[in-house]
Amino acid sequence: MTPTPLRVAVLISGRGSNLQALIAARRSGELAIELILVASNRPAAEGLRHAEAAGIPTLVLDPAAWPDRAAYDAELFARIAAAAPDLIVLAGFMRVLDAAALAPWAGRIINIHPSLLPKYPGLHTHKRALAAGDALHGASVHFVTAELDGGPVLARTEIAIEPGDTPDSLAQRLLLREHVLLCQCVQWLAQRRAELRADGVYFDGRLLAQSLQV
Ligand SMILES: Nc1nc2c(c(=O)[nH]1)N[C@@H](CN(C=O)c1ccc(C(=O)N[C@@H](CCC(=O)O)C(=O)O)cc1)CN2
Ligand SMILES: NCC(=O)N[C@@H]1O[C@H](COP(=O)([O-])[O-])[C@@H](O)[C@H]1O
Repeated sequence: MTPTPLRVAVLISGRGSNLQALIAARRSGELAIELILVASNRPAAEGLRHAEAAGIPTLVLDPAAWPDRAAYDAELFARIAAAAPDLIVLAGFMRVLDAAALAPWAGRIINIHPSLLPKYPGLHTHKRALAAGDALHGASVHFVTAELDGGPVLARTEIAIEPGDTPDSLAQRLLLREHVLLCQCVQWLAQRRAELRADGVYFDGRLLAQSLQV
């Protein structure tokens, strides 16, 4: 039986190319999802324009209007909850989220991160991989927990670091793979093939010993 389309809310802070990839995959029929909301902490986020063009409701909440991170995150997630998503996708959302706000969403919020986790959680991942002299780089989709970029990884995609690569050239080459990785992970979640349980990530009913490769 075909599962009901997954109701997906996407959180962005900037360009929104990963969001665009989800919009395109939804439009082509590749993804059986409903994009029900795009929210951003930045009013000027370019990705909001993509959402508007696709007829997706948007929400902008400027942190400057809240006294602290916990209050902001509580309001942000209360408004997201009002849209009743099945899944929240962080796609270039550039704020560390408060543990209390995240708690009710365990297993229902994922993030795409530009490194081969557990290497390089946080920011400036391309620069750090180059500085370390790594031969491989990549991106990871993980379930979001209070530990920054420390949640269980569902899948990763790898690229070779090439001679002469800069942080920008690496980011640009990786971004195309990110789009594929994120769409594949959202599809597995929409098909109800992947899920987070107390003891780890399950795929087709089996506990994953290691993350999937895309
Ligand atoms: N509690 C969690 N919050 C977030 C997670 C997570 O796994 N747990 N993933 C991140 C996404 N992310 C990397 O993938 C990330 C985003 C933002 C930051 C960060 O240091 N942000 C600064 C502000 C930076 C800026 O405004 O440019 C901050 O919030 O103080 C690190 C990693 C999303 N949140
Ligand atoms: N720590 C979070 C982080 O750095 N996320 C990264 O921000 C970019 C957003 O691009 P986009 O706005 O074009 O999707 C992507 O490369 C994503 O992996």
